[in-house]
Amino acid sequence: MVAFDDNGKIDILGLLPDELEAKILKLGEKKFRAGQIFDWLHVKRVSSFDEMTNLSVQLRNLLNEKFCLKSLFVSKKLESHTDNTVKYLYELEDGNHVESVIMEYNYGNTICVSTQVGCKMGCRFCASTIAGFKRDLTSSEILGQIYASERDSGRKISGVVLMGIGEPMDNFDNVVNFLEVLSCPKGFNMSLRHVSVSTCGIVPRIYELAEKKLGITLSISLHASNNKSRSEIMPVNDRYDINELLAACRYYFKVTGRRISFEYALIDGHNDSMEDARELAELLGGFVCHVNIIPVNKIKERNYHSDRKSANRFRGYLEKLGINATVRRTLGADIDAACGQLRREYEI
Ligand SMILES: C[S@@+](CC[C@H](N)C(=O)[O-])C[C@H]1O[C@@H](n2cnc3c(N)ncnc32)[C@H](O)[C@@H]1O
Ligand code: SF4
Repeated sequence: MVAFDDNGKIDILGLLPDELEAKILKLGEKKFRAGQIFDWLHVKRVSSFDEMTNLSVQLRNLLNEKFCLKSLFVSKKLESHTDNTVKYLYELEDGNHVESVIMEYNYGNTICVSTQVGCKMGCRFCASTIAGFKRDLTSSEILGQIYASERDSGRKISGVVLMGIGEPMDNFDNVVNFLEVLSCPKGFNMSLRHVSVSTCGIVPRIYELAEKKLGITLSISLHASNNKSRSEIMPVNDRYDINELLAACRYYFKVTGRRISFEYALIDGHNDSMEDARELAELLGGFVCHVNIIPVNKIKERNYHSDRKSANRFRGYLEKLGINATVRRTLGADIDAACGQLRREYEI
């Protein structure tokens, strides 16, 4: 995708190989130069055009003139002493901040990346939205979180979840472009089977995403079993209610054949009763899906609470009702800060 910075320079990291090739040919250069540049950017991961030593000085100057290569700077880094979780607060070139987290599983390292600076969606339990929304991230800034995290940590990333700050489906074009560049065989070459996109339920974009047939896993932040309970904690439910959302999910499964994952942040006294479990089982009956129960992460602005014991109890209810559910493993408990909280602490 061709995007520009404030000086009118093309954001080179967001270009697909054929787009880069078209730009390089337009500069009067040979086609193979585009391949060399793509390799410097996405395989060797240089942070400046001047490091592209197999290009002439003249071409490097031209690249500096026409393109920008955005960088992310580590503002803060928290490392868990109990597992290998690392949480980064990155500063973007305009001074805004976003968070990324590397988590270690037995099958490899997965990174959780942000897609926006802040969020418009207003979910009551989420720290990402409390100070509102600043701007979308470009695809290069989403990708940049992975490259910067691999560089700093020295760890190879083999999975990506779009579950950091922001609503991916509210930044659709940049997110799709990011996925296309990320999975490019000549670049990072990430299999999109190892990527999950999480959404609060922007229904029209779920239909659009289905048509892209990208092979990603779709995670739906459901968090409630009826419209009243969901609207109380997620304003997006007033725009797209549970029935519309589940219809879009059914369509997504029909078109892609990919099992959907439903996220359920458990809040004591709000959505944790046997009756909630019964309603949820009714809603999801017949769905090829999995439910992830997450004890709600405490944020200082709200009095929501839950723990593993409640989450296991709720999982038991669901299991009796025939619904496949797990309680999400808590990683990095000693560096725990609900998503978006680190950025908020830093900016206050
Ligand atoms: C931060 S969101 C980003 C992705 C997308 N906007 C969404 O809502 O799915 C990622 C996940 O974290 C969950 N989440 C946010 N705040 C939370 C909290 N305090 N405790 C537990 N989960 C939370 C969201 O509901 C969502 O399932
Ligand atoms: S849970 Fe997701 S959609 Fe809701 S406010 Fe947080 S980031 Fe935004």
